[in-house]
Amino acid sequence: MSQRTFPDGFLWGAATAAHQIEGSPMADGAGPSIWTRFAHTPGMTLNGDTGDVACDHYRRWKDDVKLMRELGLQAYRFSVSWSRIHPEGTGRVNQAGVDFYSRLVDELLENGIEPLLTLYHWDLPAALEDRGGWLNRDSADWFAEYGSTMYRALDGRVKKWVTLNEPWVITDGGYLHGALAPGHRSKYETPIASHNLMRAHGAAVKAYRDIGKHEIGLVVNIEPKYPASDSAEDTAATKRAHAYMNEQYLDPALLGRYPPELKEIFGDAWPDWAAADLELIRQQLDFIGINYYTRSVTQANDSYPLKAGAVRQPLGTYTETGWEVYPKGLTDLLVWVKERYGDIPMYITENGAAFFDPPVAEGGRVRDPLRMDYLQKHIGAVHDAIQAGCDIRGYMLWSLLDNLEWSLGYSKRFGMVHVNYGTQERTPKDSARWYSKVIASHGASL
Ligand SMILES: N=[N+]=NCCCCNC(=O)[C@@H]1[C@H]2[C@H](O)[C@@H](O)[C@H](O)[C@@H](CO)[C@@H]12
Repeated sequence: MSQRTFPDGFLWGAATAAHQIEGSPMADGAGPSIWTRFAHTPGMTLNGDTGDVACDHYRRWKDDVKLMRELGLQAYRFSVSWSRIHPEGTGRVNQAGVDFYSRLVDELLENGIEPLLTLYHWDLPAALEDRGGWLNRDSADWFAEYGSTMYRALDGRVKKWVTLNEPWVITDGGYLHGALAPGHRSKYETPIASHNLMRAHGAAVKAYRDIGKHEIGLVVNIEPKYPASDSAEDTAATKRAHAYMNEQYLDPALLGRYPPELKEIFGDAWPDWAAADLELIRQQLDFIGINYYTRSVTQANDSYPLKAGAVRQPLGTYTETGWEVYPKGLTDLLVWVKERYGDIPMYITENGAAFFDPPVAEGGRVRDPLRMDYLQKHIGAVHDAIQAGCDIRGYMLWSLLDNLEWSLGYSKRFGMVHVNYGTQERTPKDSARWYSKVIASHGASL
């Protein structure tokens, strides 16, 4: 591979999320979140795993920042747990919660690491779920209030803000299929939750424009959908799947409209949304964050309500989470974003994979060649997209640490750093050492 040069200022980092790494969910005045409640509900997570301890980052944060510096990270994407800040979701501010993130940001900056802060990575305060959660139209105001608390506290030091992480997973997992908190299963609730999440995104961006002085964006998980055949059924199914995952959130956020396929998918469960709502949702953004994991070769099926699904590829390589390794899909996807939405700056805000990692060997090595291969090919795919004219400003590897993979508990390891959950010892895997060299060479050693 000829030497790849990345744009000046391209930011190399890693990503995590509060509930997946912090532990101590109720420490220092925090309130419970829907994930605290969900994980403590029998049968909701594998082995009954919870975020009560996780990677104990709430207590080990300083050593974790030291580890990030040793790895040479230039940026670190993390999320704030809303219920540490507003234990009841709105109103009273828990200063100890604000102070935790303020200290973390100061430590990152002192170590030359740029913070990218995600306001919402799935852990809604339980008190707000009790008031209807994302089904309540007031959620837009609740979220803008929480965002404003954080903007006032940190905007002088945090220069890149994200409103929501992956509204598609929040609603497809939490409201349609029930695999994620709050565990609802309703075709009728799903569009309402989606719409209110996007109204909340718009309200938080509007609030930022009054308070903040830097950049704010939205993070989506999107994946290219390729028809399994050229049949009319598979072509239509692919169009539905593409609209449902890839256009459902970017179209309202950037174009101020929903794709027409959503009415076809949800039928009588798709409300006629007010124009004023779409105006609120469509706010000027400074960037879009793309979380990429895999592609989907899509066929028509009888799945509810999408009537489309992925076809396993006989010659494909798959990760521990059953996702096909398909780097070219990332290039195709980034070019599609540019062509559909224009030259909006993009960050790869998550990319990585879970493979079966061997235990820590003598001398502290964790050999993870499959992850290194995955990362090398996907970072190469990012470069191909840059060469194709996409304005990509950075790459955040998912994830810094092995962590709590939501309902799958601790069974899947996405980290470039191994975590021994018994001792909390961190051990950089070969992929971390490799990534450090990629960063130091600004991509040239890829
Ligand atoms: N079929 N299929 N398609 C793959 C769909 C991927 C959807 N899951 C994500 O994007 C989540 C994102 C999340 O931010 C993080 O909190 C999760 O830990 C990672 C790993 O799961 C990813």
